[in-house]
Amino acid sequence: MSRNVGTNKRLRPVFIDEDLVKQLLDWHEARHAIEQAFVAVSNQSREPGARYGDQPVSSQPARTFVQAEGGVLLCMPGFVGQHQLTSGSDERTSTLACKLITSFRKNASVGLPSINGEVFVFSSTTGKLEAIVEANYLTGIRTATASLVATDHLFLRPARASAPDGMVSIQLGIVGCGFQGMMHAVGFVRTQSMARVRTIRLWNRTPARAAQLKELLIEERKKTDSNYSVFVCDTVEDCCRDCDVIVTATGSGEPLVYRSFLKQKVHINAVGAGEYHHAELAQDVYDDCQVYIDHWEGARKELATLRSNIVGEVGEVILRESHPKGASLLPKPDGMSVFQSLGMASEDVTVGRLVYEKHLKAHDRSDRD
Ligand SMILES: NC(=O)C1=CN([C@@H]2O[C@H](COP(=O)(O)OP(=O)(O)OC[C@H]3O[C@@H](n4cnc5c(N)ncnc54)[C@H](OP(=O)(O)O)[C@@H]3O)[C@@H](O)[C@H]2O)C=CC1
Ligand SMILES: O=C([O-])C1=[NH+]CCC1
Repeated sequence: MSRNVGTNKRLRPVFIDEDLVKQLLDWHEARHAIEQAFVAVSNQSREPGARYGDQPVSSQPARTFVQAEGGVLLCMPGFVGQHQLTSGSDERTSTLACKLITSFRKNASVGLPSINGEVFVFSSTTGKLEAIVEANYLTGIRTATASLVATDHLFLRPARASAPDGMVSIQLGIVGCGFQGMMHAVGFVRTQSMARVRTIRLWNRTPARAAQLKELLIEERKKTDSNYSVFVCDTVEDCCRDCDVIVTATGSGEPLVYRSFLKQKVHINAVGAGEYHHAELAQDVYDDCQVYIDHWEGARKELATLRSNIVGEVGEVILRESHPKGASLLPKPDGMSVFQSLGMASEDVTVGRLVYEKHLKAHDRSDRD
């Protein structure tokens, strides 16, 4: 018997650090990866006979939480089968990965982000660990991109379809200007082919952070050749006023956004979480809106106490757009829609794989078995 039987003779996994992730990931490619994740999860949720053979599938249990003294560790394993790495490519790949991520809310006081983690990417044929990808920026871009994709499919596409020139412009409200609030604001201004951003209104509990984000968005305005205005608001009500699209990205355990602050037709991406994932929006918002989720498996556990009309998964909306059998799941034309973003492993799986493949390409080598 070979001396190597049962031993690991493979090269070490590649480590892709935060700086490299920033160089490798771009908003447009991330969007395709996130759409693949949404679609994979919803294709899998269908009855086996109703699944689309030309679309990816997934396996993704609800994540687990381990409570520590200062915060929480989340374990997020997932598999996405037969996903496309880039839009329009015939090439398919399958990815097995697991994100381990911690959320320690008081980290700012020691100069660290509150969310820290890694995505572990495994070979889906041998199960060997191929890459460890730092997942702070990755989590920022994938979460913001999930909101961009939800906003586009639920709100902007229908708006573009009914606009005489097919163009839409929006007033954007950002409630919470921490890392996620910043990534969402930057994401919207970097992807203005979906909708031109006319105005950005910012609110943060600590106003200095909103002022910092304003400065950054003014720099982005030059880089993206845009002409939006940016306002720092004293109250959440002022921030939400007249907004078409709102992002809530705070750790608040109390409602911040009430129905009376909002236009009749508005789309909200509710991203943050206090004790519950649906803490940021008041019950009168949930009484009057249609809620969309990223995945039922997680929602059954993490949104168990949410009292609202959950219409379905964003991935199912996307699947029905391209395979128009059955009723549309789109929001009512004059109603309010909420994307209740929990975050799911399949997003980290497809985005983690994208980063790893781009790293291999950039280094012109294959680290596979
Ligand atoms: N859905 C998803 O996929 C993901 C969700 N998240 C969630 O998004 C939220 C933001 O994360 P992130 O930006 O990384 O964290 P940061 O620590 O960078 O920012 C936290 C933000 O929340 C604000 N905040 C905290 N507590 C309150 C409160 N009681 N009332 C009002 N504002 C408050 C902070 O304000 P201040 O500056 O005053 O402290 C700050 O703006 C968290 O809840 C996190 O769990 C994160 C990753 C993925
Ligand atoms: O999906 C995710 O990565 C997270 N959701 C809440 C904290 C981190």
